[in-house]
Amino acid sequence: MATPPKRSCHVPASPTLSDSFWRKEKKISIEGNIAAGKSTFVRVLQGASEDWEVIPEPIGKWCNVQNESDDVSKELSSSQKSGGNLLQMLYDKPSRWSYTFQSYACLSRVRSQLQSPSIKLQQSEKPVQFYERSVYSDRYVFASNLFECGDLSDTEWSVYQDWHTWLLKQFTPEIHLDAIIYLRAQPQRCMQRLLQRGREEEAGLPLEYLEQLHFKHEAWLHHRSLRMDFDYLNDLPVLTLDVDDEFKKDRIKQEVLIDKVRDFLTTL
Ligand SMILES: Nc1ncnc2c1ncn2[C@@H]1O[C@H](COP(=O)(O)OP(=O)(O)OP(=O)(O)O)[C@@H](O)[C@H]1O
Ligand SMILES: Nc1nc(=O)c2ncn([C@H]3C[C@H](O)[C@@H](CO)O3)c2[nH]1
Repeated sequence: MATPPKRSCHVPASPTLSDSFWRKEKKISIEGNIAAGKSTFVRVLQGASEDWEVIPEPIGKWCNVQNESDDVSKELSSSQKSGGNLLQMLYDKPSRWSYTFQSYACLSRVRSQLQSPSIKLQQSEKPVQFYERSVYSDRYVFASNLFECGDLSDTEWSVYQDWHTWLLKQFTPEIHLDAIIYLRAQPQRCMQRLLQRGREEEAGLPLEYLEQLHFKHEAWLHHRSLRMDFDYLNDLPVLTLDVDDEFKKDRIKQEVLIDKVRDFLTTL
């Protein structure tokens, strides 16, 4: 008996947007270690062009998980609705919360990677959406590191990888990136910035954790030696920007970085 054709489960991000918009729009992920300066850098990008839109990392959702969708929750007060601070729970007890955190982080990233562009971007000639991290760093940097540290069990890591591959394949090509910008900073520099920023949840993070994440970013984006389940990622263009230097208050250094991004975009 002939095998019936596979039914496509994918849902277009926005059926009302024209094909030509999706063809010309570029999706770029900004990757880098904790406190390397991604949010700072995307703020600079946001102000640099009308054609550029930034999708921030949904950290607010992780620090204040909400029970919004079930019927019972309508009757609850806002404190009862709170599902807690998952980032804090992860850092306090990684062996208990890593799987939950990675599942939720990935779900919220899929949602933001599928987000429709603003009206302004839809009218742009050269639209670009920049994402703060991606569903790929979720797996190949963070989850993979937690598995190597023993905070995800063999079973949790297998289950995570199985649904991650399956889920992302349902959203091909909408979720595909066109390129990555890697903000490269030494772990010691990231630690210095992390301490200076003073986010409460991160207070006890050791330098060793930042070193492990640095090693993962380097293998993925510098040496390009990671084996990945998504073939297209192996050939994805990567722009590496050294961000060890102070650029936050230096307009000239910011312009240099923006020019590098503009040049990179012309090659895509
Ligand atoms: N180039 C820079 N020079 C000096 N300070 C910087 C620079 N980049 C970022 N900072 C400072 O370092 C701290 C961390 O930066 P930021 O929040 O942008 O990091 P991030 O990469 O977005 O962090 P996370 O991984 O947690 O999302 C902030 O206090 C920021 O002001
Ligand atoms: N475990 C883990 N998996 C992720 O996918 C992930 N993405 C971000 N983070 C942590 C880093 C910062 O503390 C904080 C803000 O970036 O959240 C993550 N942690």
